[in-house]
Amino acid sequence: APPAPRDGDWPMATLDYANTRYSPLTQVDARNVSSLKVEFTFSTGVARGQEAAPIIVGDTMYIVTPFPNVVYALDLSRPGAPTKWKYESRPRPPAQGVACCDVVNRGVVFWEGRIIFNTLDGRTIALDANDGKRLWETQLADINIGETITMAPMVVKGKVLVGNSGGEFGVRGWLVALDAKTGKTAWKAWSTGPDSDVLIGPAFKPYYASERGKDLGKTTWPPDAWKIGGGTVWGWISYDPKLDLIYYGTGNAGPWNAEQRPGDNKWTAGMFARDPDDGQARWFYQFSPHDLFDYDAINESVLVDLNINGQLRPVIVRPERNGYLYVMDRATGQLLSADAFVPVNAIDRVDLKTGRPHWNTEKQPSSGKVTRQICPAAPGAKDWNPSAWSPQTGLLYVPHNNLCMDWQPNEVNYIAGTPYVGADAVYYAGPGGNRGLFTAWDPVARKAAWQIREDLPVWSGTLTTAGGLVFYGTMDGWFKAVDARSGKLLWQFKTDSGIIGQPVSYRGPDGRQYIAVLSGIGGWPGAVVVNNLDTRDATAAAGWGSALPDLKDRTTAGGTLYVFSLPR
Ligand SMILES: O=C(O)c1cc(C(=O)O)c2c(n1)C(=O)C(=O)c1cc(C(=O)O)[nH]c1-2
Repeated sequence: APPAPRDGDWPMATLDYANTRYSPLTQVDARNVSSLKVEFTFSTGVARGQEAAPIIVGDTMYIVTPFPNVVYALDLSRPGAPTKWKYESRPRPPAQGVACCDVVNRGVVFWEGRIIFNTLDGRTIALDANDGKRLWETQLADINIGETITMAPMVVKGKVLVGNSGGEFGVRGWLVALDAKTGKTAWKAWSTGPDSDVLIGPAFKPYYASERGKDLGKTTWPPDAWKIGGGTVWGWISYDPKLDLIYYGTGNAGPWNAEQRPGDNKWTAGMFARDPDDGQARWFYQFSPHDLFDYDAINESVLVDLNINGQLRPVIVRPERNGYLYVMDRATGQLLSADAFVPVNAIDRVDLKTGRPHWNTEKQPSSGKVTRQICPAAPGAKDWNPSAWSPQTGLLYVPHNNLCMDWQPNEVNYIAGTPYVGADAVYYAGPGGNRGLFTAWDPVARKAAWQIREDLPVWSGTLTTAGGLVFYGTMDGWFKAVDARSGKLLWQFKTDSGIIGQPVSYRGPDGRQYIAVLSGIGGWPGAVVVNNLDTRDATAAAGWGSALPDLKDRTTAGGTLYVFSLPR
């Protein structure tokens, strides 16, 4: 059974299986949001990137810290929300050395009285939500070959879905389903390799011809390159109960130097639809075949039904790292539209007949040569930080980047457990000079309804509410509420550090609406702050030095939960 939370709970990072992040609560609205005040705060005790969504079920809020992945249960029924219990998962310290992009964790999930989460050193743990006692623990990833886990698990039909990280370490991606009651593995689907490993069988019917054929996870690679080819599964999962399909994306092909892996490099940088019971693939679509620029395809798939050319269709709306916003039929994987939502020159266009993107030959990288002004940059038009969908406005609210880059591939050798990257990159602001954007996208009209220019890349998640509001944060610590229809700024509050977390809303035990967000700079761009990198090196943090020379002056490390409400 689905978690069946109360209306007003927030039981998983995505809120719901459709990944809407749309709170039905209406107490806080456009007229009164300007009087929002801090109700309470809580220090996570860890001054690293805070990416987790606070999870709320009944009287309790659950949060997980970055490494060392401590889970806190806060009692919302008492003033100041004191700690009810805490669980120290004690991940092995060397895990920090093989995490590509800070030591982050994107959240726990609540399922039938359990709190389930992943640790940086590759374990999935289930706790009793009442007392924090451990129920089971399963070791999944191996830090010795560069695997970590940062994603928030999702539970579908009693199975915990967990994927690995490590695409920059020559890891081979996978998604695992664990029995939520016992922690035992039910199935494992690799992202590369022979069909039997990828769980491709007779039910696999991709829409486009280039995704059909035997063992493409092997034959679209040089011999053995698929074994170290990336395609990690560190982002978001969706589930459609009617079609009974899960959807998730695969990370970039490795190494970044694409000359070392001629071919489409399946099944990286694309998305799978699978049967949650046995993991068998139903379809796949590759957003960035033969990925040239670290265009992981792990972003959120938002499941909505839209009226397209007079027909109500079950679609996926998906703002992709490669700069295109895709609308796809989620039953078949057919593309309905694909439009650039930032200035893009790496890919000229997406052919809706073949499904193939046309890589711009002028931006074709080659070893030892610098190719300049490639848009979007490797962190993409949009990274992992999730959008929100409002059924009231029919708009997708997308927090994202406006970055271009210079890129030079270099030959790289694989040594297990060490970085396997093979390109030097330098990022900088795209056209207009602003590094960030917040876009309200209309997927039917296929254009932006409104857009906010932000100086810094927008690396926080998004919340939208039935009160007609949209919330997001900035890397210099502002937490903002804007009007869902116009984008007009209605309220903002300066937190103690940069915000890269996921805002949520819930109804407290007292019946009032609350808005919660974790503040604490970090993640990939924030590494320049939390690791105190010298930004005179343009390639610091794999290219962020040049893009964020000012970030250390504009924010400092932190780790604080903020909870807001209207005055009593
Ligand atoms: O390929 C991978 O396995 C992998 C993992 C992660 C991660 O686990 O955080 C990131 C990325 N790639 C990545 O490409 C990326 O841009 C990124 C940003 C962040 C972050 O937390 O800010 N993580 C990751």
